[in-house]
Amino acid sequence: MARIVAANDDDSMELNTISSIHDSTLGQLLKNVSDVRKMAIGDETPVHESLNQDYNDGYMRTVPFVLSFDNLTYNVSVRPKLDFRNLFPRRRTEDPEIAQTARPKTKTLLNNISGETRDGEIMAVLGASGSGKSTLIDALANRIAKGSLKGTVKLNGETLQSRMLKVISAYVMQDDLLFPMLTVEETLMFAAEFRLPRSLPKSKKKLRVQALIDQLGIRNAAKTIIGDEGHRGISGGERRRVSIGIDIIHDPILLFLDEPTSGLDSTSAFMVVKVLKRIAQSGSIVIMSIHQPSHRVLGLLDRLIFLSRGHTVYSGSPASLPRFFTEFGSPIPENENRTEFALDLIRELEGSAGGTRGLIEFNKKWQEMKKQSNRQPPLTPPSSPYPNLTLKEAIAASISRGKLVSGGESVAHGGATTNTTTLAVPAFANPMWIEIKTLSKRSMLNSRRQPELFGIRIASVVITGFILATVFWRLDNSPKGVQERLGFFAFAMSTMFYTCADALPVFLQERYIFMRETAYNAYRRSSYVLSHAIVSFPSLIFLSVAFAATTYWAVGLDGGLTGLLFYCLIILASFWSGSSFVTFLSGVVPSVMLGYTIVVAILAYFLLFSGFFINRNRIPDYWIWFHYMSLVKYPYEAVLQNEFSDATKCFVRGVQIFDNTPLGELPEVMKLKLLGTVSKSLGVTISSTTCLTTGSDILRQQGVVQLSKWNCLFITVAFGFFFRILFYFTLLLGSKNKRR
Ligand SMILES: Nc1ncnc2c1ncn2[C@@H]1O[C@H](COP(=O)(O)OP(=O)(O)OP(=O)(O)O)[C@@H](O)[C@H]1O
Repeated sequence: MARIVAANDDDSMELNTISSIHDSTLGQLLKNVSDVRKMAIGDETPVHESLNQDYNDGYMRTVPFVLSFDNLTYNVSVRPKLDFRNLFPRRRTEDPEIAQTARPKTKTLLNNISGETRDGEIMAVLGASGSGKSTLIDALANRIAKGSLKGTVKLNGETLQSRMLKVISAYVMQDDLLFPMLTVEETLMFAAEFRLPRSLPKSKKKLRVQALIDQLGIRNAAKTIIGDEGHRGISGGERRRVSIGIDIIHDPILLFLDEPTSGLDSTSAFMVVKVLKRIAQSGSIVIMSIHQPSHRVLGLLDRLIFLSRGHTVYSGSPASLPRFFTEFGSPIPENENRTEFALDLIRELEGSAGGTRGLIEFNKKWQEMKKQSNRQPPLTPPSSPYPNLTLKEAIAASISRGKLVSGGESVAHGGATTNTTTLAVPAFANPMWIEIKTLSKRSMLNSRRQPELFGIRIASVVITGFILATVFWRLDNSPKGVQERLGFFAFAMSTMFYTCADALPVFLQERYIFMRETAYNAYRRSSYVLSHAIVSFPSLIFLSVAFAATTYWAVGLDGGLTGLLFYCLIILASFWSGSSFVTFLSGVVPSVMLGYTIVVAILAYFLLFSGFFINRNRIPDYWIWFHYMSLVKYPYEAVLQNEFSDATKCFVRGVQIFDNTPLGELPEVMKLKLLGTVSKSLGVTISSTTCLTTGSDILRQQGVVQLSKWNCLFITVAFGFFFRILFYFTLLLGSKNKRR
């Protein structure tokens, strides 16, 4: 029976017994937790020394991790304000004031920040708004592009490779990005399916989720949906804990959190930090930013870094704060919240003439003094049960003891002996097909819970079909009927594309969930693209059949059953390419409104150049490329061929009066006049005429001669695939998730 050591005696979040998974890596993880010593709050012992003590006491049974960072400096160049005077180069060089404004300025967001922390601890970054808290967390979590950040971040003295960091760490964003229609339990279960390896049986994944629900203290909300503005769901504090749960399901070694308590009441904030404390105690390093911790929250923190405009103004334990400020000359009054006092003082200094320079300098001296008084022992002490472990080996040993569940599979193959293990932590916990399956399942479940969305979509297609059916009711084969048929096809085919615009918000709403999940390798981007296509396809079939059924017979289209089948296929292909095109756009545009504007404009151009309004040979040469790019062109030509491919069918009848002038080429009014005149002058009634315009003549007149209908269908389908591939590349390039 395993029980996680509670941070406090009054801990109400009793942890479930998980004896059934005791034999697994997970069971070991939780077993190890009970062995981890709770560090005394306010212990000023440096990281290296506390490690020594752990080993010497024989107390530390988990593999130790030390994260250290040195001289982190991050500059950004701030673009100068737009000043029309800068446009004149001569003035710019002559006038020093203008020259000053024209030059790009460099802003230092982090200035030589150093520190270290170890597993079992929570390190909190504090400071006023804009002091650089999030930036420091980003720097530590490798969310700043390589060339831009100076300084080093090391784990156990070794620089972390980006690929490795992705596997062993998690980053919890400030916003709770969750699927609103899934319950807490389902949300965590999907996270388990993404992050835990296939080799772990489903029953054990379920146990992990249940243990996590208890660990997070959200048992009462387990069956409740997450909710959003339109649907009542769990509370803000519970959401926060679910967000954290998603990212710790695989039990990362490093956990970064950007203001996990922001927007929460003090009780919820305390609960969240208590959860984090437990995670740390299970052998993780927790680093988070926080605005103003309450007294109780402060009691759970081990190390603090106070920032002021990118500089460190205090680095140490909460317990040392009073001594630090007393020695600085601003003692903290009794009964005053230590961090509140410190933050107020920093703010006051920031507003004063000298700024925080004095405090920054004092902190440097203080750090020096601390270093001198605690001579640093080597990182891995000789008495360590894991002597000379490389970082990879330390991680492997940690995994074999239950941490980092997603890596367990490979390490199990490699053997758990820490000296010989060669770590091959896979970048992703699961093969691609599992990811696609899980993503599709989640997406379908979410859609099933919102049937109104599909209902609205099918209703809009059926209503459009119905309106078209009544307007173009039973068209005949007269020349007028031919004209109307052309109009119907052009309108119907472009409508297909317009109704696809509703695919736009799908990805835009999910984008940040996708970015959060892929940033730390929950699944591959390609899996997301494939599952997106797979999930959307069945609904496209429904829509195609509904539209074809409402219009085919009502309009009186030709071709019998095979004609109907092809009509259905080309509508489906149009929906496919249209939704792919819109999906691609959703990966490029930043907002739904802008997306709709672009979709409407581009589809209008597609229609303009489709060949309906203007024949291909009348389109200017410099626009002809747009004709071939037009998504409407191919389905339009395909349905025309489907309709007018019968060369024996006659659409215009008449008599040929003159040898060289077929009546069919004359305007309709002229034809009727001529026929009337001829029949009058002959004194006979013309009862039988020859066929002057067949279906193939119409196709020729419309310029539909280059491609067969099957080729048009093929190109339409291919366009769909092309845009899905483009969508993949936009995801690849657009979701790097790193600051420059
Ligand atoms: N790309 C950038 N260009 C210029 N300034 C930037 C850029 N990114 C961030 N900053 C500035 O850097 C400072 C630190 O930002 P950061 O988000 O780290 O602050 P913070 O302490 O987390 O603030 P908050 O508590 O409000 O979230 C802010 O003044 C911000 O405006």
